[in-house]
Amino acid sequence: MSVQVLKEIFMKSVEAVQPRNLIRKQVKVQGGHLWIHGRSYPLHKPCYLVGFGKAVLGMALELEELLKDNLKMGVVTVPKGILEKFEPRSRIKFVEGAANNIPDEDALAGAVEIKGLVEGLGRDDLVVVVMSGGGSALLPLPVPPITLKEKQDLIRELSRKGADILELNCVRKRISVVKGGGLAEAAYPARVISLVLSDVVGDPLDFIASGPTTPDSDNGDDAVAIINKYKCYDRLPANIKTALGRHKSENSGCLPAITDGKYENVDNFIIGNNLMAAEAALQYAASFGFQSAIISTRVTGNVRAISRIYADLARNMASAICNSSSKQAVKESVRASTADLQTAPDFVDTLIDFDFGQEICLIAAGEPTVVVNGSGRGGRNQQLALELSVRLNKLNIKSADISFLSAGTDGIDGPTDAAGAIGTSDLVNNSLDENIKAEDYLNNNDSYAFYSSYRNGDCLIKIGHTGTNVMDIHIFTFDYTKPIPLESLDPEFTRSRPEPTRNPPGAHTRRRPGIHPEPTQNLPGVDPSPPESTRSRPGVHPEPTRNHPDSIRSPPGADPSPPGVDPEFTRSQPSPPGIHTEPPRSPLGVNPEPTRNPEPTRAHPEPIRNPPGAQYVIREGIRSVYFNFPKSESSLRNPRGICDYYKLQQRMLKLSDSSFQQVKVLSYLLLGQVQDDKECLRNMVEEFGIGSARCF
Ligand SMILES: Nc1ncnc2c1ncn2[C@@H]1O[C@H](COP(=O)(O)OP(=O)(O)OP(=O)(O)O)[C@@H](O)[C@H]1O
Ligand SMILES: O=C(O)[C@H](O)CO
Repeated sequence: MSVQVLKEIFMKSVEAVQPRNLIRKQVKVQGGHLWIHGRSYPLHKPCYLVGFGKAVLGMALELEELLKDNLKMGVVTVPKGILEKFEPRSRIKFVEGAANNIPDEDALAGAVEIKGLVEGLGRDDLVVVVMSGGGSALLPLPVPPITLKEKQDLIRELSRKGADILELNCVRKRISVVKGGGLAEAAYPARVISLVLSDVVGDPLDFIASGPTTPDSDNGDDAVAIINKYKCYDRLPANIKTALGRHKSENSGCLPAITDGKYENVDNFIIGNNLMAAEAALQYAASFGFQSAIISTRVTGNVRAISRIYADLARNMASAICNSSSKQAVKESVRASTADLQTAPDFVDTLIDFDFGQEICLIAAGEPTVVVNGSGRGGRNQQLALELSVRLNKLNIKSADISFLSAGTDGIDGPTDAAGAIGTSDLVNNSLDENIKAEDYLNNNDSYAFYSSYRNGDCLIKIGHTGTNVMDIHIFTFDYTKPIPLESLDPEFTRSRPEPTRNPPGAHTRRRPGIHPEPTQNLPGVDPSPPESTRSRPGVHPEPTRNHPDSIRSPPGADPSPPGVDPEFTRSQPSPPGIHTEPPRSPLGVNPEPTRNPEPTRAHPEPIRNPPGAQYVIREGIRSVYFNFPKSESSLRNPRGICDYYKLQQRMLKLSDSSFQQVKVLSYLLLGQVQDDKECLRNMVEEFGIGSARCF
């Protein structure tokens, strides 16, 4: 699977939760009122805006545009480095802080300003609060006399020991002035409207950014239990122990008492979450022709456990394709092994209905954790991609191309400059060719260093801050349709093919694609002699995928061609356009029967005809790829059409990036002045030094 396609699917999910779009769709200013989800708030005097989080810059700017002069002033804390990229011109004061998601003095200064702004407002004032993931680090205000460093150390230690976000924020709320409802209390009696982009599984308002505008229900016991669980209590500074021991409702001089009345003036709205991102990825994958489904949007737990579950899923799917009679058993195993993922209701049934001989794309979303014992650099996404690759390698499912992208929608994975990484079933072996031992890096939590070297960093996803944050997205592509060698266009070979069959020797591809002739060690029950298949060509989506209201979707009327491809072109070509990855039917229109003996009979003089319409064949290793160009020049004049056409080719042909370059160059040449200059074509191919191309 091309790295590019996975990255594109991921980018679609990020795009779907861009804060500006979310605000534009859900918030309106009309008739002197601010409207949100059908509720209206009078704007009889200019309002205030405060915010904190990785995704609030876009939210704040969009609100400023909507509110115009109805906005008096604002203070918003954003991650360090983000302003350089977006360069906002605004009357809102943006404070950058919390590099690498660690609270710092700058974020602290921002938090003090935010608290100062909302304190002292009156009953007829309106404060709009925008918050998102990363808000906890960007709104640090430790309960005095706890120092920022003391708080930081505790949270960092809990995080390194594997505490999840609910646990971390439970503790944060107890030692912060503004978290756990503190901000709403400070703003009382002003009207507070909170617009929240959720980065916590299940969208619990009191945990997102540590819930500054929702009451904290913990009386302190939970926080202490969590600190004990990770064996951090004994070494805690006295300041923290004292704050933890104090009930929040006790007047500490800075922690406001919780009285329900103070929350009557507060309305919280979730304006975006990871389901929106996962659905966008799903739709885009379906538009590429993948059978697609959402596994879960509630993935939590340790990366090690998650990678085991995902590897089991791959193993079960491989068993299903190799032994179709065991679907029921496979269904039960998938159900049992994915139970901890809190799968979407129809996931297992839908998956089992898929044609495993066609490409499948599965999407998951959530936020696993990593126990960091090593001294390396990485993040949970890179760790997961690497760990799963190691597991897939051990499974040794040779007939499958499995790729897996794991990335944070905020664009930043742990203390690195990457959003995540891509793992594959052949990564371990490929990396050994580069003298890189994946397992060593994995064990040292050094996934970033691994991915930076492997393939010159091609499998790292580096996109910088995205301006949004709805946790992590996982995208699997399973392709059990791995092409098997085609020799039919070898000139020697074509000359000597026996006439009676008229079939290219590659006709054995009509056996069920992707099946390894021998059962792999770790796949019990795999039938070594795979069944015959009448399936359609790999990668072409034959039937619509089933629709499920919240989890399983293929877009209505989804076209297997990607958006932007000239419809005229796609209609006028066999599907996929202009591409043959398997031998075509014989020129006489006879559907070739499987050829058991691929050895050509050299004595026979009759050549096999070339695939109808094929102009070129590209050799990639032992594989031949038939290839031609769209007839309609108009489709190629449209830059978007060209771009999508190439992407489709790369995916359909399963070309390596370098061969894909070759295809591109050939196409440009064809379109340019040298259409008939075959020597030039050959030179180009030689220059690329990969396989060979042949003009028919
Ligand atoms: N070397 C490492 N290898 C793997 N994971 C690591 C490493 N160092 C830190 N991590 C993990 O990175 C995670 C922190 O990542 P990050 O800073 O992106 O936080 P986040 O949870 O996404 O932030 P927020 O929830 O506030 O948006 C923790 O789960 C931590 O265990
Ligand atoms: O900031 C935080 O607390 C986390 O990102 C969860 O919202």
